[in-house]
Amino acid sequence: MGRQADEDPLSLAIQPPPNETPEQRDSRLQAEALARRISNDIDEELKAEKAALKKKPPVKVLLLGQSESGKSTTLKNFQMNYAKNTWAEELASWRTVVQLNLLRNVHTILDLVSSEMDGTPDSSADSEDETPTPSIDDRQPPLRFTEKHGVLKLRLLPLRSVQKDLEDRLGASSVEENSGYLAGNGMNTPKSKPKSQEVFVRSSGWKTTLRAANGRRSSDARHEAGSVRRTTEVDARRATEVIASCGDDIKTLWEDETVQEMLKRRRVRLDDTPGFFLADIDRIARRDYVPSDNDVMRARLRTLGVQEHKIHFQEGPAAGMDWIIYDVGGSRTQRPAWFPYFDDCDAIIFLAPVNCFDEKLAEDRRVNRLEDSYALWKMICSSKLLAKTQIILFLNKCDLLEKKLRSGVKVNKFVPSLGDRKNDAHTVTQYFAQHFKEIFKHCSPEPRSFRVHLTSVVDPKATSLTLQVVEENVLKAHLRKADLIE
Ligand SMILES: Nc1nc2c(ncn2[C@@H]2O[C@H](COP(=O)(O)OP(=O)(O)OP(=O)(O)O)[C@@H](O)[C@H]2O)c(=O)[nH]1
Ligand SMILES: [Mg+2]
Repeated sequence: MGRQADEDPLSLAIQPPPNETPEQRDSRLQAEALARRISNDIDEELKAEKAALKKKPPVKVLLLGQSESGKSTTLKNFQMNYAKNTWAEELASWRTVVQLNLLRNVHTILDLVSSEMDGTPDSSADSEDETPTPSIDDRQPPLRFTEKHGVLKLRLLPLRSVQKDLEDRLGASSVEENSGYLAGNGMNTPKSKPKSQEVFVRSSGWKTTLRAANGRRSSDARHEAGSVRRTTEVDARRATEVIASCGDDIKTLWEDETVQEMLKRRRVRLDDTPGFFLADIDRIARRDYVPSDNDVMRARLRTLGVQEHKIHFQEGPAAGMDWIIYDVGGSRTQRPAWFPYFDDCDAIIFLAPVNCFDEKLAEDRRVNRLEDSYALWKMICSSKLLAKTQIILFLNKCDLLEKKLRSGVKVNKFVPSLGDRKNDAHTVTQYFAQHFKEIFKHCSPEPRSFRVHLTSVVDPKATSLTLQVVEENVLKAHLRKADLIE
């Protein structure tokens, strides 16, 4: 044993020299005592810092804006950038949402095909919709739906019950509301339009539901949880299996010339709608499909109520801090639930989609979506409760604005005050930003800085850079509020 200790390189290195004088021994002992004191001091400092961090109240951020403005997608960007482990763990849970979105696309088409085959007229003269629609050439030859389409409809029939299963698994019975995504934008809906174009599911706890009820104590509860889990897994496998077996037919339906012509004539721009996945059918209709980051960004699941998400920042200026991000439902019926959260939040990220100047609210077809965003912004800016809160504006969906303008839509038809200004994305976003700024300056109870970002939050790379700026600004506001600086 003794020999082994003697040969240990560390023991050898710290051993006093063999011929040490008494003076040398004293000064060595003093140096060692000093080193120990410094080390203890550092330990104490680290402990104190850790305790201080623990005591620091979390940074609270509220995501606000109308429905489909991109709040939940912004939250996903926060999670992807700052809670990487959780993000990776949860990727698979999003499969159900992507599958549901895909089936929603399929059933939108099948319902339109059915109404064409039944001879239901096109509803371009929908009196509710004030949106000017380009005239349809009545001399166009009739659409030729054949037996092939009838067969496709039959073969895709099992997808109806799969959609129902997916809705059930996502946590609640679907809440039906008239969606704007076919209705706005100059697009026509069939007279016999399906009851629910968009499926609304209660997003609270759906990931947990999908993972099934774990951790309950009584044996009955465990048994029940076990059987829920088994049912969930069986349902999930069945959905994936049926979608995989229908993949080729779904593709045939989507690529069919008559279907494409029908969508064009009805001005249904399905590929610009939230949760469009038909173009990815080869990838999604696979038994081993796992959503990519990009799929999750594009997946659409409406938020109901107020969802609280805690993120522990591990790097960057906010390292060591907890942020609580509140993601809220944006439709009109959801908005009263926002107010209790105004009290002690550090910052608000307000999302206004800039592509929707020609669209109507899904929940009230008399209201233009851009006008609704202005009104909501005005209400937030004038709130006395929020007088000291930092408000950051995301003018979102810039990618869709560009696309819409490129397709020839004239903004001044819908926003006459734009006048003769250029009809390009830069000019239009600057014009909208100026309007938001004027409301902000005019309505804020106290002077504060106007911060605006032009965003397309489905683009994680660009959004990551925006979030870095947001992180620094929110942190400053938080520290200022906590009286730690200034
Ligand atoms: N192309 C594009 N799509 C976007 C953008 N932002 C959001 N989306 C999509 O729009 C849809 C709606 O976005 P959400 O983040 O769910 O909207 P929300 O504000 O949370 O809506 P509610 O929960 O109903 O209040 C999703 O399918 C997103 O992928 C964007 O900048 N560009
Ligand atoms: Mg949401």
